[in-house]
Amino acid sequence: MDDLDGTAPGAGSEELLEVRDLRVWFDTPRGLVRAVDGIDLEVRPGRTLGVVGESGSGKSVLSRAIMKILAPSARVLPGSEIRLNGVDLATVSPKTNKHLWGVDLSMVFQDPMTSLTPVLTIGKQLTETLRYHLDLDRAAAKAEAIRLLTLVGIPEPAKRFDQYPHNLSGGMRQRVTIALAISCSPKLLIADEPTTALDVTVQHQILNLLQELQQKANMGMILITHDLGVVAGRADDIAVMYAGRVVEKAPTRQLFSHMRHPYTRALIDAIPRLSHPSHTHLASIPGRPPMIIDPPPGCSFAARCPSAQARCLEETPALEITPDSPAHSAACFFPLGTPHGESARETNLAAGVTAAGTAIQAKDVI
Ligand SMILES: Nc1ncnc2c1ncn2[C@@H]1O[C@H](COP(=O)(O)OP(=O)(O)OP(=O)(O)O)[C@@H](O)[C@H]1O
Repeated sequence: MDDLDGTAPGAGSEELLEVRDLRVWFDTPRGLVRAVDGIDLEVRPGRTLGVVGESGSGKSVLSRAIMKILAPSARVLPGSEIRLNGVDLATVSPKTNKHLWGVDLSMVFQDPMTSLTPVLTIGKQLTETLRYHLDLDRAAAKAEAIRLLTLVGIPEPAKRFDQYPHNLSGGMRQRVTIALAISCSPKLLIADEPTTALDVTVQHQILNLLQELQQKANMGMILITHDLGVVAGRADDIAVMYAGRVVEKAPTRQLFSHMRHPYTRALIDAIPRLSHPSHTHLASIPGRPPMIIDPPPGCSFAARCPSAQARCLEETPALEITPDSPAHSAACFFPLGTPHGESARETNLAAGVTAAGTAIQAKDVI
């Protein structure tokens, strides 16, 4: 974790991953889906970037674009850049790409069965990957597979080596997929909602394991979640996504202490806290995410925003560096903590509206 100004292990070193103006659109019978619509991100070695947003905000499309495993119907628009260690992934040959996958870049999916083959033993799956990428002989690959299973906390690894995925619990299966994902020491690991399918205790264990492995290996990591609470104590930096865009990006502590975007504040208010009595209702975000098919002009959060003004319905705010720090940016015309942002919020609250008005809600929300 970093200091307030964002200085931490990895800070100051070269970017491992740089995403610039990434746009991924889908042509569908219902219209054009702008799933990712102009995203800029960076991850440094040894740092974890948390990517947070509600369902449909484009988190998975973003991670799939980085991994180059998008659905065939996806269109990556010209001008989009994804650079890993300075290499533009859009221009590498399919052969090089095959080698990047696993060795430079790796991913842990929500559902372990996405990465595991049900008809192959755990051992076979691990050793095949190790032999393909690292050119190990059979005995060395087996020894390395057992070492990896031990590293991710699988009890009786030699016995598990000969078992099939269905012989393991959900949590153990996710540990195996993590072993697979880190088997070739990737420089960047993307974990897309890696604990959604697991119960709460196991969720913590898996997240702790990922954090531990990331720190030991000085990997860059992108941890994707819809729950800001999950990344609060684990990510160095956080990017908040809304409707295919990043609306706020900052070192984690700064995001929590000086959030600028009203959507970030709403997400923070929705985190359960031990200090709140169990009967306390969590603040929920009124309204629903906007349609990303032919979206209306203006800020996509305007319909749900307690600070929204007429300008927010006409113009789209760009992600701009805040006065707090060069590492903190937000896309809002009336940012929290600024005199005009606070007065916009107070005017709306005094008028008894949680967004800019019911007319906006009816027009823009699905
Ligand atoms: N293959 C596809 N064809 C058309 N639209 C798609 C496709 N894949 C994703 N989308 C759309 O892109 C948008 C972003 O989807 P994405 O899966 O990235 O959201 P998400 O933030 O990961 O949501 P969740 O947390 O539910 O996984 C959604 O509106 C989704 O319907």
